[in-house]
Amino acid sequence: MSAIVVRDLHVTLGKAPILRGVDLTVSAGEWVAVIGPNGAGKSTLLRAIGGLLPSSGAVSLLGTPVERLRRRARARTVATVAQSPVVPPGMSVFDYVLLGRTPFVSLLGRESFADLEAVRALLERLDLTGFGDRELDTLSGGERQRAFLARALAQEPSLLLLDEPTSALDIGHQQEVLELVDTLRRDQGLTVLATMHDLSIAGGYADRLVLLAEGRVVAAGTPREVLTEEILSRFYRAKVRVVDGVDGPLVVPVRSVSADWPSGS
Ligand SMILES: Nc1ncnc2c1ncn2[C@@H]1O[C@H](COP(=O)(O)OP(=O)(O)OP(=O)(O)O)[C@@H](O)[C@H]1O
Repeated sequence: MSAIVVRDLHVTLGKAPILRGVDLTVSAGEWVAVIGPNGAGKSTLLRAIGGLLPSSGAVSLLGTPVERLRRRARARTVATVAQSPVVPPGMSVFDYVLLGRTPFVSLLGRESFADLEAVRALLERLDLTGFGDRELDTLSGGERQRAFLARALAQEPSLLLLDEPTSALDIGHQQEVLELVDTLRRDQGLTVLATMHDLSIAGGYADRLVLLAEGRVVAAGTPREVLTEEILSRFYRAKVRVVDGVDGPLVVPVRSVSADWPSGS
């Protein structure tokens, strides 16, 4: 079953066309990474798929056009972790993650014991136990990024849209967060669409990569098909070597001038 179907998606911001006819299909339980140079339209694509931006063309989530999903139903279907979410001033980490339970709380009701337990469990899984009472805006970048993911997972979504989910994380927490997302995918059939700048990591976790450039899909396929020296030099203007790694291709930047230059002069 297709979890996300995007057809001929166009988005204009200001007067500039940002997405110019994007087609994309993500199967249920699949992990697809959107890669591409700065300004290619990756974040815009995620926001449009999440129903957070006006667009033309078609986006359907689990078979329903996104514009037909009401706020509550949409929040139970899809959770988005933006690159820099708006942080409510003075809010504690626990209360922020609890916001993710809003779609489960009856309109005039209070959150249940199960909601509070779900938040505690997520804080533990994301290595944030002990941070619950801290104000969100006092956290480090990496701690905050884990809190954003915890809020999204508290929604128990079927689809998770992640915009650069590990950009602020050290290598240990990066691995922990990506493995957690992958475990949820395997155990609960979570579908993941994530923008990722680290191409080796993208290739190691995603089933498929979609390369966006200037608002269009210019390459799509398995990591081995997309992460080639030719494609990366063409669309990123980067000089790289691609070597075989344990979990997929590894993309290694190559310096144009030898690092020990001008030794011997
Ligand atoms: N409100 C806006 N008005 C005009 N242009 C905008 C607006 N918001 C974003 N843009 C432009 O849209 C383009 C795509 O932005 P987007 O954030 O989607 O790129 P991206 O691929 O996620 O980039 P990055 O890798 O740098 O995060 C950029 O050139 C950006 O400057």
